[in-house]
Amino acid sequence: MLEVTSLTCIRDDRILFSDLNFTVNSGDIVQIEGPNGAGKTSLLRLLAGLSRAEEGEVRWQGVRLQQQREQWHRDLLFLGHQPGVKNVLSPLENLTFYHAECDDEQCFAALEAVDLTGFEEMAVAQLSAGQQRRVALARLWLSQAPVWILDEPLTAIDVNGVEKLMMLFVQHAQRGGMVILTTHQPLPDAAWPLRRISLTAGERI
Ligand SMILES: Nc1ncnc2c1ncn2[C@@H]1O[C@H](COP(=O)(O)OP(=O)(O)OP(=O)(O)O)[C@@H](O)[C@H]1O
Repeated sequence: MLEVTSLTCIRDDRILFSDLNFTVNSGDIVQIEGPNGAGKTSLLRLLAGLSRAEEGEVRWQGVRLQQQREQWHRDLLFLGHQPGVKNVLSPLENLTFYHAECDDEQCFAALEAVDLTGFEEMAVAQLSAGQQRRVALARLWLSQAPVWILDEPLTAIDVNGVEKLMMLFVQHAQRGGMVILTTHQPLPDAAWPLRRISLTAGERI
């Protein structure tokens, strides 16, 4: 269980959110929603342990993130706003870099799942924006981490790609994983309840 207690985030003299409380359980798919600048990315970064809150805390399995960094990094897959892949490497080399535990066959299968068959060995820099995003998303097919925190994973992804991803999120939830994501796109109906957490525009202090 991921537990958020009394979380307050202030950026640039603005309270983005304060006294935020929620829990994310095994099997949950949670969408963080809100207008541009509401603090969605800031919240995801706090949940991932990449930044510190002004007040409040985030606990994973009852323990504060700061007290179990190694375990948390094993249990978390965080995909940020940018594709986060290495441009000079190929899709295959990127997956091998991030998932040394996986063999070539598994990496090829993950690239096939995101429709990158035929592009496996081309430099990422030469791929389209959506294809670059797909290289990052292929990591979801290889990851054993129970917690996926995904900042706008659907950006630049076409309709078929979005449906495939939703199916993968549902499978992950069915296996007991959890998915926390942001997106400005309306999500297609998935055969799984989607929870929404709304952030509103913050106030200036
Ligand atoms: N490190 C920082 N220093 C100063 N201001 C910051 C920092 N990080 C975020 N902000 C500000 O906090 C606000 C919220 O940013 P954030 O990226 O969390 O919003 P968002 O809801 O993800 O927006 P979008 O929908 O546009 O992606 C913005 O006004 C941003 O300028």
